[in-house]
Amino acid sequence: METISFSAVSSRHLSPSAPSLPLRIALRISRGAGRPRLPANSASSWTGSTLSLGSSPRNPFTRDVAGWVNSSSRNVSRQSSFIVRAEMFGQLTSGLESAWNKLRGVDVLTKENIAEPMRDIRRALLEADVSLPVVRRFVQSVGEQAVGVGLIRGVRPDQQLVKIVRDELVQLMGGEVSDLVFAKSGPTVILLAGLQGVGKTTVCAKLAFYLKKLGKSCLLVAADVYRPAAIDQLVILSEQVGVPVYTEGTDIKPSQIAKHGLEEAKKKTIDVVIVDTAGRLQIDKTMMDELKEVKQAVNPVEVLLVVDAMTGQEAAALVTTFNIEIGITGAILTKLDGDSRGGAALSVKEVSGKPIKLVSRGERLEDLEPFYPDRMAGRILGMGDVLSFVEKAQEVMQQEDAEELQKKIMSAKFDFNDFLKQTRAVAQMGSMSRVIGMIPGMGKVTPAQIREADKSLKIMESMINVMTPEEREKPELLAESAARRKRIALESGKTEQQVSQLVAQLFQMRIRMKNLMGVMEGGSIPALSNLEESLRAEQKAPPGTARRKRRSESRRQFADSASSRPSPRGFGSKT
Ligand SMILES: Nc1nc2c(ncn2[C@@H]2O[C@H](COP(=O)(O)OP(=O)(O)OP(=O)(O)O)[C@@H](O)[C@H]2O)c(=O)[nH]1
Repeated sequence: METISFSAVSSRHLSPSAPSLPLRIALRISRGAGRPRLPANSASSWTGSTLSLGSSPRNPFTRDVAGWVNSSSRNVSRQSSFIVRAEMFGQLTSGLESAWNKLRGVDVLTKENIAEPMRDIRRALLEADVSLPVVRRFVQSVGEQAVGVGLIRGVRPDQQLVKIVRDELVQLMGGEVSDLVFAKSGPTVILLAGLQGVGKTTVCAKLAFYLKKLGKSCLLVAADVYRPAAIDQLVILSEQVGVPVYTEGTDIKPSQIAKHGLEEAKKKTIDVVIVDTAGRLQIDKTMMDELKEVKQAVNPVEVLLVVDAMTGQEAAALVTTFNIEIGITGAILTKLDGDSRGGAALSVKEVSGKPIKLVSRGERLEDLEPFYPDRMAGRILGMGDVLSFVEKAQEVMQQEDAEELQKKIMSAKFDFNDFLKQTRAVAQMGSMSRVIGMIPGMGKVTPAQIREADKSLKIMESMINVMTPEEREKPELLAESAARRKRIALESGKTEQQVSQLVAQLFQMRIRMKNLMGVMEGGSIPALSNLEESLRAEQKAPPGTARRKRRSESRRQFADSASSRPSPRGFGSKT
């Protein structure tokens, strides 16, 4: 009988040092698994297609990520307290967090047990300066959904409430991103309006910078004739962006300047004309009339009201008034980097019916970006993209699967079907690169490493696909038979060595997973650090050493898992 040597195993493809990503997810969402308390200085590394997360005491960001990945996901509040806190709308974030905290340990959402969390949500929104009618509608809708839907499999009640709140926040902010509209032919005119000091003039330049990156040529038009400094400011900013500016001084009507500017743009076949208009301390009839005139003169595709996020629900009221008076297409929210509490972002669409199209988060030219309601909701909840990662994980790895997998690992019965399930779970979540991209702090993983991991998964899948059901369930059959391995190599178009690697890999994974599960159940720090140390030592050890060690581990594994059957032959033996 043929034997497989463990030295053939390449740890480059699938590191035995830690369970693969879906398994970690499975461990997290499995009710039985306790949260391992990682030592604060445990290592963080990327090895082949698996992630080994740890943290550095100097880097709170990676520490938070490690905390999240290793958390047992008992409740969302505990996860979120591990995760890097969103700076923006911090008060709102922690206000909402107290709502999830109150649901710790409940089995199902009821009218009674959500009453207090709903009060917390209401309070958090009001404190964030969201308008009262909006808060009322929001709380009512969340409350109805929370008790109206059954519990989703694999999702805890507190997580479910987070999801409902998040979806509702996204809807509140308009749902989809609202793109800028461009004219089908001729220059697109964008008219900017707004009160004094909200950031209109700087938005003109930022918008030109943004559009330039999209490949559009721009012309700025200085139609603020009341503040001569505004014209100078626009000229300086246009030079910084590298776009032309049209000025005619202050002795001519803004509507005329705008009209002449548009003619100039047509002559020069410029794509977008951005018109800066005068602001006032408050809304007055002269301003509105003037804006109407400019609008009539240049027939803009977009009329955008620039509003200061720090004015809270007042911003929403302004958008409403400007829309009624002159008809606008959307808003640009500025100073989101400031001490804004979130009221403006959350109220504008609901109150005025007009979307926020762009947001500005700083004074630099590059600080203007489209407004993404879903990302904003994620930030408000303080979970960033982690929330969508958890959702995807839950979609693909149901609670039963996780528990089933755990049982199999503990009884060392993890087979090729489980292996394949994990591989497919990764594929279902999108490519490895997308999954990793969702985890904050994983930026240091290089695209080459990601490509390598994706490739390895595909290779493994093709070999498992040609195995018989029996072979998948009993990897021992392959370990013991060179003929079977040869057939699989032939049918999958891979080499015999690759098949041998895969088989050996599976046995290694059994050992590693069992060890790790033991650590997670016991939550023992020394055990985990020992394990990590031994894994690191093994990776550094010369090939012969590792081979001998793995061989003896494998023998032990076989003895553990198959006490009722004859002692295994072939796998590491010399029969
Ligand atoms: N921190 C921060 N500052 C901003 C932002 N947008 C604009 N500002 C600052 O706000 C101040 C006013 O900006 P302007 O562009 O002059 O405002 P304006 O609306 O054109 O003002 P008027 O011409 O007087 O109507 C400037 O100091 C800008 O740098 C932002 O998103 N974040």
